Amino acid sequence: MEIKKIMVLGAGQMGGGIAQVCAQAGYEVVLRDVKDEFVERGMAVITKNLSRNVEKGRMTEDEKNAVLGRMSTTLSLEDGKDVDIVIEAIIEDPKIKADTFAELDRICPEHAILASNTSSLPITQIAAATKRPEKVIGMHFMNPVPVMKLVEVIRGIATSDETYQVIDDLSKKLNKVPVEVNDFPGFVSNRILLPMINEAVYALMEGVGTVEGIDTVMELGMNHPMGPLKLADLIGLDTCLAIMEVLYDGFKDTKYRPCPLLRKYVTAGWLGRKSGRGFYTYS
Ligand SMILES: CC(=O)CC(=O)SCCNC(=O)CCNC(=O)[C@H](O)C(C)(C)COP(=O)(O)OP(=O)(O)OC[C@H]1O[C@@H](n2cnc3c(N)ncnc32)[C@H](O)[C@@H]1OP(=O)(O)O
Ligand SMILES: NC(=O)C1=CN([C@@H]2O[C@H](COP(=O)(O)OP(=O)(O)OC[C@H]3O[C@@H](n4cnc5c(N)ncnc54)[C@H](O)[C@@H]3O)[C@@H](O)[C@H]2O)C=CC1
Repeated sequence: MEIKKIMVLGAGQMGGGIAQVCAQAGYEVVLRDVKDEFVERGMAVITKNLSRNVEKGRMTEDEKNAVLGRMSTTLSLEDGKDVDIVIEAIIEDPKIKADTFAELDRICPEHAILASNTSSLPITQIAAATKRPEKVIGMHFMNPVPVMKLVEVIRGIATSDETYQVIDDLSKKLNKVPVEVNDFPGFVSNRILLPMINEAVYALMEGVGTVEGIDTVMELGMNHPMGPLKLADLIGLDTCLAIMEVLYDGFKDTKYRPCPLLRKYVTAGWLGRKSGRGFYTYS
């Protein structure tokens, strides 16, 4: 299948990064969010990232402009009518994702593949909202997208081999390394990462260490590039909580119970970097 045009849904931290790497790889990209200010914010971050590449000599000004020239923005899902692939990166809410996939199924051409960047929601369940479950797949990028090499490619129960191959090839064209995984709660990445982050929040809640102390232990003691609380702030505490809920519901095992302090921060609107405050404060 020849891919020309890709629609990316959600111009937040993941959608913006995904749109950027797709346009850098030469694809025509349409980026959709629900409000003008959100698409504008997404495009501003992309433009800043590309300008840094120019400053660092990794790209010319002309190349930057060509990348931006391949991108357009929209508020309308109907603009999915002529795309080959959709990569969905909207908020981690099963109902909103299911409704969006049902709409995409109605709008997009028959050959189009519908991929989700969900962190943890079952691909099989998202696919069931469509009449083309064989063309629905998980394409899970890591944050920050322009930097991180991994794409976890998740097969739902009905995902076809052909769909898998197209997404595996696309990931490589985006200069990423795809890894195939099956559709189980949290896949591989977040089944392992999020319990560690959740445990760090428990350690904080129980007074075992301070925010800085816990992060320093993991940075200097385990050579993690970022401590777990700093990483939680990068991911977004709402997303971290949503993933823990999926693990807890999916396995019905108390070892995955979300830490009450994590829930308290989310209830307070302290979502990490994106809201200006999480375990740390950001200006
Ligand atoms: C929740 C999920 O479903 C799955 C997930 O994504 S889990 C999260 C996975 N991600 C991680 O674990 C990230 C862990 N952290 C890291 O790897 C590193 O701290 C980091 C790459 C984020 C930053 O690296 P660093 O060396 O500490 O800082 P810094 O020197 O500022 O950045 C390194 C490079 O990354 C770039 N970078 C950092 N953040 C960036 C961003 N948000 N967007 C684009 N580029 C970014 C910087 O510009 C810099 O590029 P140059 O080499 O051109 O200068
Ligand atoms: N934050 C992270 O580290 C990672 C997140 N993910 C997943 O990526 C998805 C997005 O996460 P983030 O970018 O972090 O969230 P974010 O909160 O930064 O961005 C979400 C964006 O989606 C938009 N949106 C909401 N409903 C929409 C709709 N119906 N149509 C189009 N846009 C809509 C919001 O306005 C917002 O701009 C989630 O599914 C999340 O689980 C995956 C990998 C890593």
